Amino acid sequence: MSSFEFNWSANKKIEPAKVFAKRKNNGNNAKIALNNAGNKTDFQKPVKQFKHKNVVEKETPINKPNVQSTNTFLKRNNKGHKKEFQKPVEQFNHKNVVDKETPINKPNVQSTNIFLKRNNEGHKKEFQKPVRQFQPRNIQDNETPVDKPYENLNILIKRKQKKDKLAAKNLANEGNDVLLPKPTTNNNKTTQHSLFSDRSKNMFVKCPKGVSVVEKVFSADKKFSSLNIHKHLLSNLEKINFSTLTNVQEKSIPVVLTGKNVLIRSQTGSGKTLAYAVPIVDALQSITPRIQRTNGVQAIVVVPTRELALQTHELFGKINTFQWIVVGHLCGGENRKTEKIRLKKGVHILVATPGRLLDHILHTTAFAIDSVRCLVLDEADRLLDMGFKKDIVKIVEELDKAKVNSEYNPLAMLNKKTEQTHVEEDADLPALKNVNSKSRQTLLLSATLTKGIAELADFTMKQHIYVDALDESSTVNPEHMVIPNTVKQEFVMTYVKHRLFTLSALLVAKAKSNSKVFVFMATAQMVEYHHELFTKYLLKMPVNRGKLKSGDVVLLDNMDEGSDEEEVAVDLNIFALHGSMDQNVRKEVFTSFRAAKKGVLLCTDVAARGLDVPAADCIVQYTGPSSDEDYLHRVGRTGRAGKSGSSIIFLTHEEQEYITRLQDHKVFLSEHKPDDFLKHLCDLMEEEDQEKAATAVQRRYESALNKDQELFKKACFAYSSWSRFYNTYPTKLRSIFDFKKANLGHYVTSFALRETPTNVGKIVRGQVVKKEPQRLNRKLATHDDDQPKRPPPTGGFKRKINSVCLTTSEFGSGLAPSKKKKKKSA
Ligand SMILES: Nc1ncnc2c1ncn2[C@@H]1O[C@H](COP(=O)(O)OP(=O)(O)OP(=O)(O)O)[C@@H](O)[C@H]1O
Repeated sequence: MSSFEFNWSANKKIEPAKVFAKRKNNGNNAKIALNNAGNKTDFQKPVKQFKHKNVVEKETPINKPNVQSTNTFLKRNNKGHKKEFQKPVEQFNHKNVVDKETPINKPNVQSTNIFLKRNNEGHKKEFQKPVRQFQPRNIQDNETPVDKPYENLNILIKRKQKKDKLAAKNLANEGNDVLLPKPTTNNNKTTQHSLFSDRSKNMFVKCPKGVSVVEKVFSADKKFSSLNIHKHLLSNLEKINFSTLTNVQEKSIPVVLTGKNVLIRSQTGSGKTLAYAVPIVDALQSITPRIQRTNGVQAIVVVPTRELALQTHELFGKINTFQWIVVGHLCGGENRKTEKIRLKKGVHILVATPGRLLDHILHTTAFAIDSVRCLVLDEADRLLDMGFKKDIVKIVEELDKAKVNSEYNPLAMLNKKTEQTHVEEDADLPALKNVNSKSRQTLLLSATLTKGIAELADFTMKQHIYVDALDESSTVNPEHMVIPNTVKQEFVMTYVKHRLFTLSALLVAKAKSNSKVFVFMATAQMVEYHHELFTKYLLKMPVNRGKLKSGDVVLLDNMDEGSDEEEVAVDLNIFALHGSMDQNVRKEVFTSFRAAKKGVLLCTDVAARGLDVPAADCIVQYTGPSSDEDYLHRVGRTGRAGKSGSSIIFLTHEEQEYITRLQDHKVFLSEHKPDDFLKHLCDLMEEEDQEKAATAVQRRYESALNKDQELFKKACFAYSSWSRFYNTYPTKLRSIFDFKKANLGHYVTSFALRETPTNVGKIVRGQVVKKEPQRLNRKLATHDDDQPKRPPPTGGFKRKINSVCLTTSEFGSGLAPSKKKKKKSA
């Protein structure tokens, strides 16, 4: 047997004789038909498997040498004669192709991809087999990989429509009577749901499960009566419903009463304020003879925010039944002169924010601090933020200096001669109980235990006792965040474009359940803008909103100015609180929100620390926290003193890594589906379809901005401040809240703006936006044609970004930085 025969039969398994028989019998691949001259002749059927892009479907007679044949070739038969062979079809089957063919004249040489064939002139020539064209993986054996003409059909149709529209417009411009195509209802439909087109985004959020660290608020039924405190103080505490000690109070008050330095850590809302307030009041009332105003400041309590200063001052006022003990407060934004007068008169317990306190220490001569025998640093972790460590360090240094000076002040020694004898007698008394004591007791309180706290403790207290409210059995790990277990912690994963109406829906839901809600936002500008937007356009709605529909979209923006009768649609009080507000307004807002039975407080982190609004039952973090501690403190505004509450953080898909990060701190969140909130928009908009209702709300906001230039400006500034905030995220969280990953176009939509991010930037900088305001999300704008376009702002908005606003700190003295050298005032 020749090698050729062997190869053929072994590899192809189709004998040439059989192929001939097949063709003769009009088998699969041959047929008899009339040729061009009208004679019956044998035709070769074009084999589909050979058809790729450029194959022309032409039937070729086999015996016509000058006509191309794709499927036959010459080869020696068993007897050694050259004969035409039918190529086994399977060879071209991409799956089973064996790239092996033996050229006729080179029987012993294997060629993988070349075969002989007659060319157009009838000569045998070597041809290249187009094997690779059959490569596409999923092509079926009998499939022809030709162009798919319908694939881009939609694009072509759209292009055609566009061209037609343009042509029609041109004709119309030339004065011809042409009907311009109107946006169809179908068009409306697509646009209406386009806000939800992202839903196809594959999203899988894994809710971590685990055991969080639990700290009990009330451990045992230990009462205040078990403490060795004055009976009047005790009865007063009971009168205001403080009879059982909280865990941290039970552990720390006895230690504080001994006069030692203490570092206290316990979770938010566990009653740390009373843990130092009760011992201070009790110590001061125990001094005999009674302390006078002239004795000066005995205790200073430093707190991070103005609201917290007011709140703490209020608590001292409540528990202090001893009329001769005077409590006062100093905080940024207040009238300095009034404060000076207050200090001059004499105060025993002074609650203050660090900036203003330092200001008075350095500049108010009437304010003597040499008598201070107790320093409390409440919310110490927050005090360390934003470089305020410097102020604290300076305050401590000044206090130390004042003590040393007083020791060497002969006049003071003379004045206090009689009392000094008294000191020797009561040398064992704790510092706070002894007016002439030269030592000072320092107390540090915090909900977290950070490295900074440890450093501050080392600096302010030479020796101290550490009190932790956790059970002795639980190991204290600084990495673990302890959050009251009565707070249900959730996240809501939203598409960026959905953020605004999801928040709106949440507020509507909370209004229905009579909740008291904190909504945390990144910047003061955001708070201002959302406050106005919601107050004007969410709480109030057009009376006939349900009927105002075109196609499937509720048209709230197409109403005539005169006819837009509105009604209160959501029964809710919305408050705004941030650091750039006037102090009087700020005070009023805080007091009103505390007193309100239900309501929403839109706020910056100014409200994140220490604020105690007992009925607050829900915390919303609309923008992520700047640090993990901020997360803890924000959540800590609810679930206070063992009460239950809930917290929801808004996260985008790009930010979902934050869930895992919290997990590392032993904080486990569960998911809250946005749909649970969105359904509330249906009632509000009188629209059955949730997506349509949400779209209608978004459109209401957008059109409001279109009409209301002031609000539009606020929106631009709010977006701009957000983008700066997001772009300068603290390093620790930057990989999660990553500006580079943020879709700014979508974020602009989440501020109800239809500008591009670049244009918003220009508007904020006061530059003229030359282009017609561009629609960011064309899909959203169904009312493009029937709505007057907003004229480009002429001259731009001249207001410059007030960077002072953005950096205004709660710790500051509240005074504008002055270049003049400050003189010491009397
Ligand atoms: N012994 C007590 N019995 C009942 N309620 C208490 C008791 N002690 C404090 N509370 C209440 O608990 C709430 C939280 O107290 P406080 O503000 O002192 O907590 P905190 O630990 O300082 O919180 P944060 O760390 O957030 O500042 C307040 O409403 C307070 O009235």
